[in-house]
Amino acid sequence: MPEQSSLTAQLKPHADRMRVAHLRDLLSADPERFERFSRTGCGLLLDWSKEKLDAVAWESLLHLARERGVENARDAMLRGDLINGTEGRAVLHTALRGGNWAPTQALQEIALEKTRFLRFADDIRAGAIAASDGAPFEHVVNIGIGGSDLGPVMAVRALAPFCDGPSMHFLSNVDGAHAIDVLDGLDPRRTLVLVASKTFTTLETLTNAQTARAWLAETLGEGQVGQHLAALSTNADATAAFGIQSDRVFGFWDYVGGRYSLWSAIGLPLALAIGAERFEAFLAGAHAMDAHFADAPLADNMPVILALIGIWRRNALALVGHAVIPYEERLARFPAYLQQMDMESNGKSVRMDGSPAQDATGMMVFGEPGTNAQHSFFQLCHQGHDVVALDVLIGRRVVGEAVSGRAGVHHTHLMANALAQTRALALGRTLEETRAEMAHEGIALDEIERLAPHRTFPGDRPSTTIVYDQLDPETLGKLIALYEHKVFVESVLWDINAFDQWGVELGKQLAKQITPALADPRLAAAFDPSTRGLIEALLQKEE
Ligand SMILES: O=P(O)(O)OC[C@H]1O[C@](O)(CO)[C@@H](O)[C@@H]1O
Repeated sequence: MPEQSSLTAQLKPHADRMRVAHLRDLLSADPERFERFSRTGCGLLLDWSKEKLDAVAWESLLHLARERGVENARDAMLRGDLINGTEGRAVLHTALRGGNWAPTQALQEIALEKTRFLRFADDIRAGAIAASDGAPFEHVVNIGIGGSDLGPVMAVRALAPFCDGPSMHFLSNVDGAHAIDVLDGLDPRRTLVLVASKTFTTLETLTNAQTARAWLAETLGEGQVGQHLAALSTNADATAAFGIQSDRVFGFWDYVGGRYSLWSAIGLPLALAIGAERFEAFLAGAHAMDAHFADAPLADNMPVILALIGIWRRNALALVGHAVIPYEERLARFPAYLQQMDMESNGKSVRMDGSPAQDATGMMVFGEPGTNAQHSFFQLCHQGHDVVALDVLIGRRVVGEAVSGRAGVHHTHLMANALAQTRALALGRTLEETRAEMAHEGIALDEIERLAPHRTFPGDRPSTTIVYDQLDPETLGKLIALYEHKVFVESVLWDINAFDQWGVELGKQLAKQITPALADPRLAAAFDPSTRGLIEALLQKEE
């Protein structure tokens, strides 16, 4: 069978047509554009009317999704087929939040383990499981990295108004400064340490876990340490070897990828912070999005729509930058969380069969909350050489906003700024408009001529806006699941495996080879001249 042409080739006629169309004109030519390019579902509004495409281009994207088997791939994932081909694994993070698509055995083991870790969370919160001196725990330190850190960090911050359990602390970096900064000032007698690692082999986590263990033992004595430790892992042998009692080990399975594991025992820090009931609401939110993803027709299916926008940006417009801007301070770590989810999943260049990918894949995901981002990298977004596509997230309300009786004041500014930025990015301001505005301000003609080019905005820069009601556990679950499925659908269209991460292995291997050379510099002779030179520079004694 002849090979299908690439997405890029199939989209080219539409890309060519759109290249000469300015977003300003697309918006002014079609009063129905918002209705045409927005959908509500699952309590969210998705508006892509400021993406640089037209109805014909959109139809062709939907056609690609149908033609390339997005629905079959989705069903295969949900029912637990071994879609992670390079690791021979199923992908069942959706089963962690309910649903009856998955194999019964998986659903049963998930339910049992969830009961265990949620009971543990509530017992700690209630003081029924106490510290070695019998008093309640006041602090929890979660030690993990990547998928065993970013999700809990992000979610605990996002749901701050719902956090009424022990205070949460997160230790991830192997940099000893992180351990010092997190542990210093905490009382080991009041602190529970969670060691979170799917594999329980990760250098950073094991190094920090040993340090935290020693820190506990110094004050509590070796015999009491066990009561201050728990582990979240799929590797029961390694947690036992580390000395963690089996009733304090909360497991999950190889069908849960690290960056998709927040819904499993890896979510224990969140459950400790907000309690089992709210954690269930978080799972229910994600499940609602799963059900929408499973059932909604492609044209109304929000994760599919978001993925098609991603394909359009990457393969039709050849964009590389993808900024995620939550206008919600509590989502400050959401961009970093998505960064791993998206870039570790779709940062691949070979197809499922090992042949080179036909299309450019993956985008550089970054972001900060608005309005702060406006005062840092938005200059480049508005006037820089390269176009960055934006996802803007904003709630209708902020949970608990009432600072000194000024409820609503902050939020009105927040909403106005979010809308102003995407409007400015799309419409821009022409040279003529700039000149006219400067003249109106009474600026002298020669100054206008000198400064107008600097004050002109090209516009034509795409964005998608996601509106939710308020950032509660259910909404957070929906937002995360929305992006998880978006990333998956993109991977289906690119024919890459979103669920492995071989690209992180080489650096880990080389670090193991370099470590001995930092103790014995003679071993550096084996390395390239650059690495050798840097080893010598790092080992230099202070002048
Ligand atoms: O949970 P673990 O096994 O310690 O792994 C941590 C992280 O390391 C990675 O394997 C990449 O380095 C991620 O995929 C994972 O989330």
